[in-house]
Amino acid sequence: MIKIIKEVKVYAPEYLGIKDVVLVGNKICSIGDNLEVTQNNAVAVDIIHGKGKILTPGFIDNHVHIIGGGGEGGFRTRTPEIKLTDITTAGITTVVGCLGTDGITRNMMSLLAKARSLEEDGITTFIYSGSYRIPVTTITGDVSKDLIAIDKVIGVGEIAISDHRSSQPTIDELKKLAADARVSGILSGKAGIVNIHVGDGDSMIDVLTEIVENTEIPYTQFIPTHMNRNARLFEAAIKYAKSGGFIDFTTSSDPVFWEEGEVKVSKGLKKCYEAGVSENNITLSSDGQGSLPMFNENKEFAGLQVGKVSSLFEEIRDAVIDENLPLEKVLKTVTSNPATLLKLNGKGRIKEGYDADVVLLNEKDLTIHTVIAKGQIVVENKEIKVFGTFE
Ligand SMILES: CC(C)C[C@H](NC(=O)C[C@H](N)C(=O)O)C(=O)O
Ligand SMILES: [Zn+2]
Ligand SMILES: [Zn+2]
Repeated sequence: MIKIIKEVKVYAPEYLGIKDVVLVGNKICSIGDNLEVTQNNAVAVDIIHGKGKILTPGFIDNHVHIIGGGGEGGFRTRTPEIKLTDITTAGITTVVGCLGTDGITRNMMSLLAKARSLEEDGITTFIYSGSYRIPVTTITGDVSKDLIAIDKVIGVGEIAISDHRSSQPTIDELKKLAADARVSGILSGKAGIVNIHVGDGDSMIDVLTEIVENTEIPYTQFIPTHMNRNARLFEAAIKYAKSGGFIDFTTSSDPVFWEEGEVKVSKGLKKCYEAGVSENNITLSSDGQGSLPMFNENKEFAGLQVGKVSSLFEEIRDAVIDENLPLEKVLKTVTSNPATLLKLNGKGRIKEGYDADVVLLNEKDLTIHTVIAKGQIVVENKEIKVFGTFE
């Protein structure tokens, strides 16, 4: 199947102008002016009119509890697994699955099976080995073997620090884990990234700064997430990023969290850019299907909400519409930045030879019009075209 998207405004994420984009099979084949693909009797040609539309890379969500998470309020608060169409209708074509607080009843084999299920349904998936705690829960029994032997494993996470729910890891445990992830990443051509869950604790990301400053492990080994969860941590995030670190903001939220000091991502992006943080050092992730628990001052459970992958693009949209930030800048946070940091080859850019993961937005209201994953139209003109097996 050949698709040609005619006269569309292309954000690759940098703005390329009004172009024709040709997709052949699951690859981006060409980007140019006045391209022609003649109808023929061998291969179907699907012409998509791009006037009034914006074409972007498919969004990458680097932190999704694809088999569900939660449980912080007991068994009845375990959150549900994700559905394929939750992901595709959000414009997301690549997800990285993870475990969270509960790495005991939730396990790596289920995480891998769900990632494979979503891949069979048409999107691209990867996973982190592990959960909040160290020692890390793995598939093979060894973090390095997971990274080297299992294609979908690209790193470890979400490893919790500065949180009453963490395993209270020592700096040595974190150093060794990052070292193992780094070396096995190098040996397998992967990022070996360490996705760090940062809680509300006072020590924030001090341990990461100490590791980077006192060992040969670089900033690129870590992606600390939830860095917008409170105002103090947000300020530390800016400082860390300006020293060369990479920071990830969680888009799932609720107005009640904003009242309690969490920084709304669209506003946080504006503050980061104003503070001189490089647009290349910020990623967004949704924490979709993860729990958003609330604890009172005695650290007692006080209710929870469920993260939504749809929040990922909603914050991008708010950043452009409400904060007047340039689309080509904020779009990097869910396309080329995670693709680069997590070494997701062929992802996150509109470039010849890259995967045919594409989103078409309505230019007038920046809503999602069409989503193409690995060359297959999964959403067309807001209508779902591909459902998960049991949807
Ligand atoms: C950033 C805040 C609001 C949410 C954050 N979510 C997780 O870490 C995932 C969750 N614990 C799970 O295992 O499902 C949190 O709990 O601190
Ligand atoms: Zn977390
Ligand atoms: Zn999470």
